[in-house]
Amino acid sequence: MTSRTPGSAQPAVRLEGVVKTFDGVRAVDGLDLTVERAQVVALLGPNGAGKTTTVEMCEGFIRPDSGTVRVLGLDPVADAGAVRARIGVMLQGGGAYPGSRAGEMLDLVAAYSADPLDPDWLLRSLGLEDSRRTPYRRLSGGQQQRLSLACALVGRPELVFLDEPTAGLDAQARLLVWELIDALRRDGVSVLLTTHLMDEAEELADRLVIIDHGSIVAAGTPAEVTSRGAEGQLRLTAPAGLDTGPLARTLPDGFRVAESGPGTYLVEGPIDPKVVASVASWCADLDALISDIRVDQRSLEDVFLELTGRELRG
Ligand SMILES: Nc1ncnc2c1ncn2[C@@H]1O[C@H](COP(=O)(O)OP(=O)(O)OP(=O)(O)O)[C@@H](O)[C@H]1O
Repeated sequence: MTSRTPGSAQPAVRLEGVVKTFDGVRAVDGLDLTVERAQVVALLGPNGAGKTTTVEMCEGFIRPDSGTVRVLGLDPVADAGAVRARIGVMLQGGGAYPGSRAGEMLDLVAAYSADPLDPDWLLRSLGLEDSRRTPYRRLSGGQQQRLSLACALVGRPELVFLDEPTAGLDAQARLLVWELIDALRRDGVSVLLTTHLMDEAEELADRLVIIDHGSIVAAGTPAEVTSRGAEGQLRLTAPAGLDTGPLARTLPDGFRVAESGPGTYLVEGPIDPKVVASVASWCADLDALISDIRVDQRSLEDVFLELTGRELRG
């Protein structure tokens, strides 16, 4: 793939002080958000946090009450025609004729573009090459979803909005979609995606933006977001119910050890290599296998739970 307008000075998306109220409820409450060119930004938040409203304002479907929304430097409502020709929007199952074949649908969308991607390449990349002649209604849910992603991309957009692009896909199909999103970024395409999947956000996103009640509660690279506030902590995943007493007695005074949740252990204090070795030998003595160990870093799930009080999945 090659990008059409490389090196544009304008960010892909810029929101400044954006407010949107529905029936007295502030769905989006003074949001500032930037997606740079060739950047993948994941918008995370619990149900009702304002993700869809934010994305729909970027797509020009909803007008903000106040603040500024700019997409590729343009106003997505006032300049709707110009913006829509340059963005890709993945619609969940909408707009399909049930009898039309997958390949025909993609060819039709491609025909609207001056410089489309090769539909056959796109179908192959998404594992849909054998579904070209299959009527839309006979595709599985996962295949329909991948076709809708293909339709969003075939026009060679500069910016793509993906609403939970891999929800409901099996592991293999999810990997294909991740590879394609990675290829888009390498090609200079910007992506704003929403997801409830922690591994997807960590794997794909250059930046994470966590929102709750319509405003940002954390933002940064995945490493920044997970390390903030986690200094002096070692988190360990191992079988539940291990006796932490022996470890506590091994560590110097001032350290705290606790099982913070079933199978999740938290060691607090100045973590150095000797502490890590003590933790490993404590588990070895108990014949317990460590499945994950993180120093000065929380999992994204932990961060999310602490910030929003809710689980990441919807
Ligand atoms: N058209 C509308 N009319 C009235 N209220 C709305 C409308 N759209 C959204 N809301 C409200 O605005 C808030 C934010 O909703 P939004 O759909 O943007 O959240 P979300 O983060 O996308 O949630 P989800 O993860 O469930 O999709 C919610 O309180 C929702 O009920």
